[in-house]
Amino acid sequence: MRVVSSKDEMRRACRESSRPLSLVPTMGALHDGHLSLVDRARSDSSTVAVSIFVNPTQFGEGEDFTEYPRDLDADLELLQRHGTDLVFVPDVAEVYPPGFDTWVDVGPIADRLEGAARPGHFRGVATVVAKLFGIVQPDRAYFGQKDGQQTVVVRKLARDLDMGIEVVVLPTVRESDGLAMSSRNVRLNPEQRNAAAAVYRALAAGMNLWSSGEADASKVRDAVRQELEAEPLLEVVDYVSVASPDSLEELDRAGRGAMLSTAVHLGPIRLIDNVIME
Ligand SMILES: Nc1ncnc2c1ncn2[C@@H]1O[C@H](COP(=O)(O)OP(=O)(O)OP(=O)(O)O)[C@@H](O)[C@H]1O
Ligand SMILES: CC(C)(CO)[C@@H](O)C(=O)[O-]
Ligand code: BAL
Repeated sequence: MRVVSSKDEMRRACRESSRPLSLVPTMGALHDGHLSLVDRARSDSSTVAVSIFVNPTQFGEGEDFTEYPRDLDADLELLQRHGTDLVFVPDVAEVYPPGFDTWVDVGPIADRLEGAARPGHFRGVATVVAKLFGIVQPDRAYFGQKDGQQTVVVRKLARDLDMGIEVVVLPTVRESDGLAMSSRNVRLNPEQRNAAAAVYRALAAGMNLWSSGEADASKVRDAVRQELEAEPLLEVVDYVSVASPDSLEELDRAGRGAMLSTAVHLGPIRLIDNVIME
């Protein structure tokens, strides 16, 4: 496994690698969710590249960029064990050198849901993903359904800018109580960690109502909200949404393929999760 921090060296290493080459972009502090992406990339490709970069431009003022969990040594050990060929670990100045001034804006889908709660977030995500795609030039790139809106943004970015990269989205890996794995979960104390299970429980309640024949999206949203509000440690619910999987616009009727999603604040972190109605 080769660990590279310079863009030029990474570009060269990728050009010299055998194809197909797959990229798994991450912000590190790796868990089984990330490793499911690496494992699938490994079985699909000849070369597996993983990037680890906590991208400052997708964090807003007052968000947790500084507190975001980081553990490079543990990450490298896991990646080695999972058969990674190339790891890209640039620093901020390497990715955003002085004079950097070009931004990727994917349009209105970036302003809804997570974009409304975190203004500018998807401009930062789309820009860094476009840069990673440009440096690595992978055949495929792997993303998790946990960041549901991000998968829509990245698919659109790759399509609109004719990048010729296949975007592969894999299911959310969950803890035994349903909590979606996330690097930020390590910041929860034991009580908060228990309370966090309410997020998936609430989405499951919404799904159950829909599966039993209730197609009115506002009733599905109410069922989710009621379950979230029953957990006193979940202080703020940013949104509960039943949205079209392409435009991410809110739906009146909850149909097959719609994304049921939520974001809540719990102790020091914000949790997001979603399920696709099928
Ligand atoms: N539980 C999970 N199951 C599947 N994929 C996941 C999971 N968690 C993260 N991923 C995916 O891994 C990639 C890198 O995500 P990232 O490094 O931000 O991890 P994270 O755990 O989502 O962190 P955080 O939730 O704290 O932002 C993204 O494509 C993300 O969707
Ligand atoms: C895609 C990504 C690596 C871009 O910084 C990040 O948003 C993430 O880890 O989901
Ligand atoms: N996985 C999403 C990265 C973020 O929260 O900024």
